[in-house]
Amino acid sequence: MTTTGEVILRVEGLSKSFPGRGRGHDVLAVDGVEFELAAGGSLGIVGESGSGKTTTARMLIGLERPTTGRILIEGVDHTTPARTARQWRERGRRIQIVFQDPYTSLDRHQTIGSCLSEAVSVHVRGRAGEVSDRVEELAALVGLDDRQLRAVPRALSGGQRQRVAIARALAAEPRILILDEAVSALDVSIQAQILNLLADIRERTGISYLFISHDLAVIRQITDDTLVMRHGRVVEHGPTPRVLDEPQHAYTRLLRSSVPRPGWTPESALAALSGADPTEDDA
Ligand SMILES: Nc1ncnc2c1ncn2[C@@H]1O[C@H](COP(=O)(O)OP(=O)(O)OP(=O)(O)O)[C@@H](O)[C@H]1O
Repeated sequence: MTTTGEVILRVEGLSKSFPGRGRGHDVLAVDGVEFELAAGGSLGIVGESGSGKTTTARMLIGLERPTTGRILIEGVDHTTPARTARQWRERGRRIQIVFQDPYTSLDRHQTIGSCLSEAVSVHVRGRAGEVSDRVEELAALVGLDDRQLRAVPRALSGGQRQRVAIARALAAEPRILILDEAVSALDVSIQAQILNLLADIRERTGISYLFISHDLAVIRQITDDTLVMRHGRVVEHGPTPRVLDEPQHAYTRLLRSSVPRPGWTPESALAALSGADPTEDDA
């Protein structure tokens, strides 16, 4: 995928701390994160559970207010969550998110077609015909047929529901789509279909992806660049093949060696760490 060189998202010194429970210390979930996402690019964020990936995503989408730092989308400051419906819509036209399990966010009584019409209507203020044309376009883009548009969520498979979630996010024609463990719950073959679909959509629309995953094989397939987070900080950042094949940081080597591959043994994972201290915080 070629990019234009335009930076669509710039994150500067982003931090988020949550108050500790009772008399506990505050939790510094995200600590000084900085990165850029190129228009049409795809950036992966990897890291173990609790490393701050989702909190970063929630700040970008405006569900969480950063403690410090700045979020610039298309050069516009989006550090503070939207306050009005208009601001929310405007932000939605720039950035959308797809989570791991869309089932919980879909109305179980609403047909898929009506759910997509609703999402389109927020952004297309035109004739009813325009809305239904756009719903058809979106359904075609993600591979949903008429029967599925007439169905309610429980009648669909996990992969089909994830197509619905992607179509709903694309209704706003955002420049950036965040995918937070969006294929993690799917069978490998369905996962491959969704990844191909996402690659195809990026090719056709020039959308940019921020792809959060703990699965390095998925990251390799769908991203150009990868950043590795640990304890809220970025410990490594670079082109995906370099980060995955020649990791500079001991923690990235640890993540890599935790992925069972042909010939993998617990001993080989430990050997990968020999001479390296995964507790170091900077490469
Ligand atoms: N609302 C909150 N209040 C208090 N602590 C929080 C809150 N949200 C997240 N945290 C803490 O912030 C840290 C980072 O969590 P986050 O969910 O961002 O990590 P993650 O890398 O996305 O993990 P996972 O892969 O398990 O989703 C964790 O220690 C978590 O417990």
